[in-house]
Amino acid sequence: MVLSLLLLGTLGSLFFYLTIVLTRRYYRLKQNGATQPLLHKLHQKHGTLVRIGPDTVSFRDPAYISTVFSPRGGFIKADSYSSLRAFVHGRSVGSILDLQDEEKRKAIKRAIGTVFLTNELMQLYQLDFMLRIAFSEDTGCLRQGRDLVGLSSLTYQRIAHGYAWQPAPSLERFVFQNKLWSGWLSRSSRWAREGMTRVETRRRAPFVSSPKTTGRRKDLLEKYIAASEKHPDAIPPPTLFSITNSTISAGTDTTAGTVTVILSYLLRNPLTLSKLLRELESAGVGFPVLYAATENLPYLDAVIKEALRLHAVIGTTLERMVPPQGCMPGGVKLPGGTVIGCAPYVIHRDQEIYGEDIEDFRPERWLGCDEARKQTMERASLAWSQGSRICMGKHLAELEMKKLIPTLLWKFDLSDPDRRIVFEKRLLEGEERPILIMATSRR
Ligand code: HEM
Repeated sequence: MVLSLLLLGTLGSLFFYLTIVLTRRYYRLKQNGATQPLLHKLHQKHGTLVRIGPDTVSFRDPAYISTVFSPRGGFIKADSYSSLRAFVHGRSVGSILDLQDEEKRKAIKRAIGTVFLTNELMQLYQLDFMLRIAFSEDTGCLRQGRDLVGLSSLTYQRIAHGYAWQPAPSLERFVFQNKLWSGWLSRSSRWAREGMTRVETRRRAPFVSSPKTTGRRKDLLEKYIAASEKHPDAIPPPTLFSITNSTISAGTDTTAGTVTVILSYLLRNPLTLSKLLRELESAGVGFPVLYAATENLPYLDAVIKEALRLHAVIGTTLERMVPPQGCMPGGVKLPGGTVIGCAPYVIHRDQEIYGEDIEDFRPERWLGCDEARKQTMERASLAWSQGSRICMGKHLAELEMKKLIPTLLWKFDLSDPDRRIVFEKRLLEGEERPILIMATSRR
């Protein structure tokens, strides 16, 4: 009896899931692979509020961003984030990104302390790659030209899984995070197993700082383990396994993708490229590039902001749950429990905020405008999200980009007529994304 019920439940779930996936595929295909442009069109047609699910609303009102994303507004992360969770020993475990419980998230943040602060990472930065920063591993992926540790594909699978199931979080939990079968099998997701292996290996062979480093320099894994030992309530072992790998997931494709996007825009906009090169030259930026020299360069800042406006890394809607007392975006009463979200793709293309030429890559829009307009644009930007759930790695990512971009421009000639960009349609974002840029080495 129990078995037949289980079987029936599983078949029902599969059927339901297939329906959702096929419907999403249909709309993606209809929109030439893109869900976000479709949402953008819906907003253009119906205004600032569009109902996109039985209890889900997408908004495009910049004035409402501070309400929904405010640390004190009570809008917790929506259930849809739960499809990003890891499964450890048969238990569903949140990382940081998907945690709904604000107190737990704050406790983790307090426990890992200054791990993501630029100052802490300045010395570590020269190690260059996330794997080195996180695990002190010199895997040589770049030299070999492939992902030798498989983390990149694992990250892609995790995000693809999260996006695909975002509209049906309860179903996802029922199928993939169900204690009935997964708990009984004491299963752990591949994602969590990777984290466990890293933690266990490190415990067997504790971290030894290299002869070149000072004694206090530690990698992220070392800091996570120490934080977990010191604050076992905030970071119990399953959470430790989960956040270990999610650091790589949050920090790799995001920054790498943004740098590639920036380079491709520079290639296609020679005027922007020459302005940037002039700025770098007059700031005396040489090689190796020092962060101190590039930290406050207005044009470089504007180039990064403009690239993130057009290609925000998060290709989906940032969803939050309306608190019990309800809310009134644009005068419409939404009851507590409704999912309300704003998509970076949509808000970043609002002509009233960013001007009529929203599809053009024009870093100048961030410069030379009056302060009030600049603030409106900044407040509408969701590239790093806002409020208490703002990207924890923002400073690290900015630091990386502000060293890497000038370095690449110093090493390679992007104005070469033989330059090439290869684009690939990324299903996750539903957008074309540059994946390969070829330029001539000049040094
Ligand atoms: C260009 C690079 C990056 C961009 C554009 C970016 C963007 C974002 C955005 C939009 C969010 C919020 C997502 C949401 O609420 O759904 C986020 C969260 C997060 N990011 Fe980043 N990110 C970048 C790089 C990094 C790096 C390098 C790290 C760490 C090594 C990192 C760690 C995190 C973490 C831990 C969160 C979750 C914060 C929380 O929920 O409290 N990110 N990021």
